[in-house]
Formats: sequence, C-alpha cells, structure tokens
Amino acid sequence: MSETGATTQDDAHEGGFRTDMAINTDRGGPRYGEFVDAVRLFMDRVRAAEPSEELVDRMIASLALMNDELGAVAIDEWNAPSGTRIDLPARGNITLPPYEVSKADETGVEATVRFSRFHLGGNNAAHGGYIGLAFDDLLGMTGALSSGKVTRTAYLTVNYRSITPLYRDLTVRTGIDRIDGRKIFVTATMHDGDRLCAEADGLFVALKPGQP
Ligand SMILES: CC(C)(COP(=O)(O)OP(=O)(O)OC[C@H]1O[C@@H](n2cnc3c(N)ncnc32)[C@H](O)[C@@H]1OP(=O)(O)O)[C@@H](O)C(=O)NCCC(=O)NCCSC(=O)Cc1ccccc1
Repeated sequence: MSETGATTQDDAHEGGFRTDMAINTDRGGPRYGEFVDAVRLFMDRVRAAEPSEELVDRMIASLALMNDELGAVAIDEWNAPSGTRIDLPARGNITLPPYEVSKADETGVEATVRFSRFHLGGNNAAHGGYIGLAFDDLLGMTGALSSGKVTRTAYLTVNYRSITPLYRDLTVRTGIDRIDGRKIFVTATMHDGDRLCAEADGLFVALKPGQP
C-alpha cells in the first residue's frame, strides 16, 4: 500500500487524466472544510513558530498519532475528498492556496485567492511559486471549461509586476486568448484592488483519450 492508498500494482498509471472523478460533496462529512482550514492554520503556525525543544517533542508525538489515524484511511486520488470537494475553497485541496470561484464559464474564471504565512516568500510578500500555482490551477480550470476536455499545462509564463501581499483577498481573472485545435492559449491577472500584482500566459493542451 502506498501513501495514496493504492496498491503497488495499481500505481502503474492506467492512462487518462480522468474526467470521471467521482465528485461527491459528502466525502469527509460536513466538517471537512473546517478540518482543511485547521490544517492550513497549522501550516501557518508551523511557519511562524519558534518552538522550544519540549514543544517540538510534544508536536512530534501528537503528529505521529494524527499521521497514523490518517494513514489508516488513505485512498486513491480520484476518490479522496481533497481535490474533489467542489463545494469547498480550492476543492478542499490543501496543496493549493485557498481560492473561491465567483464566476466560471467557457470564457474564463474569476476567483479570490488569499495567501497566508504558509505561502510567505519574504518580507511579507507571497512566494512566486504559489502565485504560479494559483494561476496554473485556475488556468487548468479555464482550459477544461473552454474545451470540455481535461487539459495539461504545456507552458506557463508568469510576470511578477508588483509585490503580492499576504492576508488580502486578491482577484484572479482568466481568459482565453485563442484556441487552435487541441491548443488553448490562456491569460490571467492577479490584482490587489486596482494594483496588478502578477500576470500570466500559458498554453494548455487538451488531452487525447487515455493520455496521461
Ligand atoms: C500533453 C502535452 C502538453 C503535449 O503533448 P502531446 O499530447 O503529445 O502533443 P504534442 O507534443 O503534439 O503537442 C500538441 C501541440 O502543442 C504544441 N506544444 C506542446 N508543448 C508546447 C510547448 N511547451 N510550447 C509550445 N507549443 C507546445 C505542439 O507543438 C503541438 O502543436 P501543433 O499541433 O503541432 O501545432 C505533453 O507535452 C505533456 O504531457 N507535457 C507535460 C504536461 C504536464 O505535466 N504539465 C503539468 C501538470 S498539468 C497541471 O498541473 C495543470 C492542471 C491544473 C489543474 C487541473 C488540471 C490541470
């Protein structure tokens, strides 16, 4: 059994970045979003803390218990609530910075993203990698909505125009530049109020059936 809950045999990719993910907003129960928020707060606190040796000892013991409990209920990526709870910010996926989508159609997506201490790059500004991550995920959504297919990033260019602050609701807007067969050329901006923090352009390629 791997960390994904799949057996070693199942780990061989059977092909297809699946569109038939078993979306079910009941998985993890009604408090799953609260659980994700608590984990996010924990990651912020870890990033900010200067723990004593004794506190580190206690944390290791507490985490070992939690890791055992969660390890016992690990399942495959297609069914785990993390990433499939579309009722929650960023689909309940702690890998992503938390965002909430206010508009999503074949022309583009509008969302609010909020970075916190966990996403710190330096001097109170967000890490550029997390800004790219937010763009990649929301542009992946844009590619999928515009094509009706699963897409993968072929390239993503990010231009950092001004400091991206933590603890502010930032607006991300994505759009389609042009579509050429399987190629979907997309653009995105991230604003703090009226100020442009970052912008991106990318190519997302619609996958062929069975393509990984
Ligand atoms: C699938 C593909 C991107 C393309 O391969 P194939 O299917 O074999 O197709 P082919 O190579 O024939 O190209 C088709 C057309 O495209 C063109 N073109 C291609 N590349 C470039 C380029 N760089 N630059 C410019 N053009 C390029 C190419 O010339 C051709 O043009 P043509 O038709 O002659 O005019 C493959 O390279 C791959 O898997 N890469 C790794 C992707 C990966 O791991 N990404 C990260 C993880 S995904 C993620 O995180 C996002 C996400 C987030 C959330 C939710 C969902 C998603």
